[in-house]
Amino acid sequence: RRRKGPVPPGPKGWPIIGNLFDIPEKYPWKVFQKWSETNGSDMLLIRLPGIWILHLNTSRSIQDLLVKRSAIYSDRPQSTMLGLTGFTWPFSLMPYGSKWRENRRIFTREFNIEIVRPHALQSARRLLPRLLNSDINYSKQIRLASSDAILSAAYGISPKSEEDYFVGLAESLSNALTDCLRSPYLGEYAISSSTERKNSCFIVDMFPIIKHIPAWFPGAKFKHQASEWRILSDNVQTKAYEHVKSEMDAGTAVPCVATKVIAALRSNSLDCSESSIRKKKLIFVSLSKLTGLKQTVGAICSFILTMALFPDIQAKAYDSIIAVIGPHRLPDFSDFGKIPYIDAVINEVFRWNPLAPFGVFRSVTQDDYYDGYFIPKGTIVRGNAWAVMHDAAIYGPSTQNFNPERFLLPDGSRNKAIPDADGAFGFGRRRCPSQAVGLDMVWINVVSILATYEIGEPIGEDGKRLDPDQIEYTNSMNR
Ligand code: HEM
Repeated sequence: RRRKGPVPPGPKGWPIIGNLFDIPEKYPWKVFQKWSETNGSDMLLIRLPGIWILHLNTSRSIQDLLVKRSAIYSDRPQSTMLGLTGFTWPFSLMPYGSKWRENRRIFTREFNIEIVRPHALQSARRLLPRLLNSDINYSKQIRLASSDAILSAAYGISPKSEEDYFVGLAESLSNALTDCLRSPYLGEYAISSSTERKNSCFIVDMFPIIKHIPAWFPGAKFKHQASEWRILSDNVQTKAYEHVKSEMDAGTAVPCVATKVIAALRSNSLDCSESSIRKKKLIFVSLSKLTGLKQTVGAICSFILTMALFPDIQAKAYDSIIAVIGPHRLPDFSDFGKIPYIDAVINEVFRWNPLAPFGVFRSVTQDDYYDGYFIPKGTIVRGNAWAVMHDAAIYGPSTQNFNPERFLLPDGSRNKAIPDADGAFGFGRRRCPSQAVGLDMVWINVVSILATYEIGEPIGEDGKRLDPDQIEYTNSMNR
């Protein structure tokens, strides 16, 4: 790599291995923000063999690069292993360009809050009685509720249990992608200290040339894994589509995004470019990626954890709901936007511990300069959303504390001077296209659970009450 000027500051590192041993195992987003502050720069460069990862640790640098220069900061780095598995169809992983643009446009148009709200409401209602059973695994039930909302909105499929075929398919896909993308070569090294494959990656991502070796060759384990995932990839692309088509032929299909798109394809009312078989498939596979599932589940679980940790806030949140809906009915979307305390709690959940503190990996498509530093083409770039949302100049004092009141005025209405915790949804052209859908799903579950249950104290394995400082959040966009 030819340097055309000084590069952004970062730990000195070692010859060849660079900063391989400088990456902190826990909370790298906090550590990198501190190092940036110490260096007096908005940016921090981590160098690994063959790849540089640039961290943007302030709102200013994120706005200037990921937002204002998004024409060159919206690419996703590509992985050789991903190519071998066939997981190249989710537009969330596509390189920046016309194919990504068209997929994202169709996805945003078809998968909107009007479509999703009725399904989100029904899935939240179905969750409530399931939570009565004290033997159940709560986070699995929340996962089922979120799959229920997305699968029924997209395909009219309402899974009854975790054993449902389509829930299993979504779960297998999600786990396979997590494993496949868990590579420092994609900037994804900030993995839970408890996961097995932390900081590891497929050998083929380090040496792409070996993708040509035959499957029987010693060390070609990655090839067997890739063929297994290729079958999964094919199933995800075809099974839901075939299911909806046969339900429509039998006249039993539940109205959903898929029935609308298939009907439009059958009547030829989609514009020509969209109706080619290839693009028809893309519409479905974009939906079937279920990109937001883990994020939504993570947000609801994080909300439950905070309510358990802070019972006074939970009591206030309950009172704020009852003041609007009264004691005789369950909340629904007609109450959305009318309970500022709940909006503040949800904002604070996203702000306090964002689920993807570094967002999703990006890469820069041409050489660039910023603040006098040279940023070479191909550098992986990560916006530190955690740092932005812990900046006291934006969110007020004591940002390390969980305090929904920071979003409110003394009279309980929304304080417009404090921005929403939007950083949790990314920045620039690749920011989450489903922020409104995700917020709806989180909101309806939060108000439904609060209106009907009291969340008890968090008890650790030793039987003692857990304190907020004993709670450890893991990270990764793909967990
Ligand atoms: C409430 C929870 C959610 C959170 C916190 C969240 C967060 C994010 C973040 C941080 C990104 C990466 C943005 C970037 O590169 O800067 C992203 C991308 C994306 N999200 Fe979400 N998300 C949520 C819910 C959803 C839902 C419910 C869906 C759809 C079912 C969804 C679909 C997507 C897609 C398709 C992308 C990729 C966009 C692209 O590459 O152009 N998200 N999300």
